[in-house]
Amino acid sequence: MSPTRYLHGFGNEFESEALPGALPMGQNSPQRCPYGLYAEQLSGSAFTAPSHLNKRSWLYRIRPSVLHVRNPKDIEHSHWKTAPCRDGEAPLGQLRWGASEIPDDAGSFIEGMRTIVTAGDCSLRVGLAAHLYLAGQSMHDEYFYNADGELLIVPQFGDLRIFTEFGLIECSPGEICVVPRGVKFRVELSAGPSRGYVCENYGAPFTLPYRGVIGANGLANPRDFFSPTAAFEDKEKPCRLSVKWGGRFYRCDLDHSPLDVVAWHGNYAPYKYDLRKFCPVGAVLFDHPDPSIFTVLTSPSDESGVGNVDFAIFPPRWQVAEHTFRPPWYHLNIMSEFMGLIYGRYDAKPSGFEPGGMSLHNAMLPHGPDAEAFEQASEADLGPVKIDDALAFMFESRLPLYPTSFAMSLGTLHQDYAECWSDLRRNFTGNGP
Ligand SMILES: O=C(O)Cc1cc(O)ccc1O
Ligand SMILES: [Fe+2]
Repeated sequence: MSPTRYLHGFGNEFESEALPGALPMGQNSPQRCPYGLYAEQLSGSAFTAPSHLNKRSWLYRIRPSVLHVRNPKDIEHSHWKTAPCRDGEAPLGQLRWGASEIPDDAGSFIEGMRTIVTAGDCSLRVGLAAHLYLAGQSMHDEYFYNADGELLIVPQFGDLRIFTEFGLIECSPGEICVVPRGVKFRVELSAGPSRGYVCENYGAPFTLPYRGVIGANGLANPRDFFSPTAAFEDKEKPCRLSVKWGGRFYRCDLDHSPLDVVAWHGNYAPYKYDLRKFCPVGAVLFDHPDPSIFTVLTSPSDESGVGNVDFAIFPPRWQVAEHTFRPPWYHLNIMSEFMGLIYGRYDAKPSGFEPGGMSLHNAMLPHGPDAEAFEQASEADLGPVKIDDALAFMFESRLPLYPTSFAMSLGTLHQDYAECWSDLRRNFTGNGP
């Protein structure tokens, strides 16, 4: 099998054709398209959006999408929730979950979606949902698209082959994939049962953060983002397309595959990124910097500089700060923090936070290193130390994140999470007044 080919760059004006000459030259909408294809525009922004925010692609396909989205019938998805959703009675406090097992009877990537938190309002195009996926079956003649938001997929266990209208993306733990709103796809599990996290972003599409004084290079570099090359299925057999729209699910029965795009061009396309290519900057003399220095992607909100959701990672890096408590400080944050661990150990929680697990530190709820991490870091020898082979991430939002009833009923919920701080002793050495 030849290696999957990709187009390199972030948000470029790409073009790709699976058959020679399939892409019309010099215009988008010729009277007759090559090979008898239909031309279709997929708009990810308003036609009138300023040019740096304008996103659309032209798809040249065997049938137009009006023949895919036909006679939609209501279907249920009992575990994929949409904001606003307040079905979970969460007590006030920090929450943490261990890793969930993938059940033996787990369904597809779509069926296996389990919403953990929601924020904002999908109809207002504000907020997000964070999901866990527990998948056991490949999607062969089943397809899906989401009108409610884009999907940032963060595999934690198992490899995914994501067949999209734009072509194939292969995505393994350590990598991420973003499927834009409205893009049809199916997911095969190439290494068996799979688990991971998904951020469903209802707001502005993810983009690279401004680097400010860091300059023109570093963090996630644009050339390390890969979009697929055109590939199509010419499949005339019963298929099923499910659609998520306005928090509800619909099913369309088709007699062909909707992944029938033979050529495409434009700047609105799925992409993948290997998080191990992230080029971190950090404290080179003293103190612990704000974690925003590790932002990979941001979905901006209307509030200047404040993310609807930021996707940040805690990548392998050298720690060299002098006379410094090196793990995260104790803090309360107006932003809300949902975290996951892809592999390794997280320095603020060396034991309790396990790969595949999750934590939720909501707006203005205090958190920070557990007692074990505090003791270690207060005594540690401050030579250069490498945090190696560890990869945690955070979905951080300006909005409060509401856990679902499913999340609150998970057997993996740590009932005693807050106990991780109870051994923080009074160390005060001063005298009373
Ligand atoms: O709470 C956390 O573990 C995430 C986090 C990490 C960090 O280095 C600084 C602030 C922060 O919220
Ligand atoms: Fe935090």
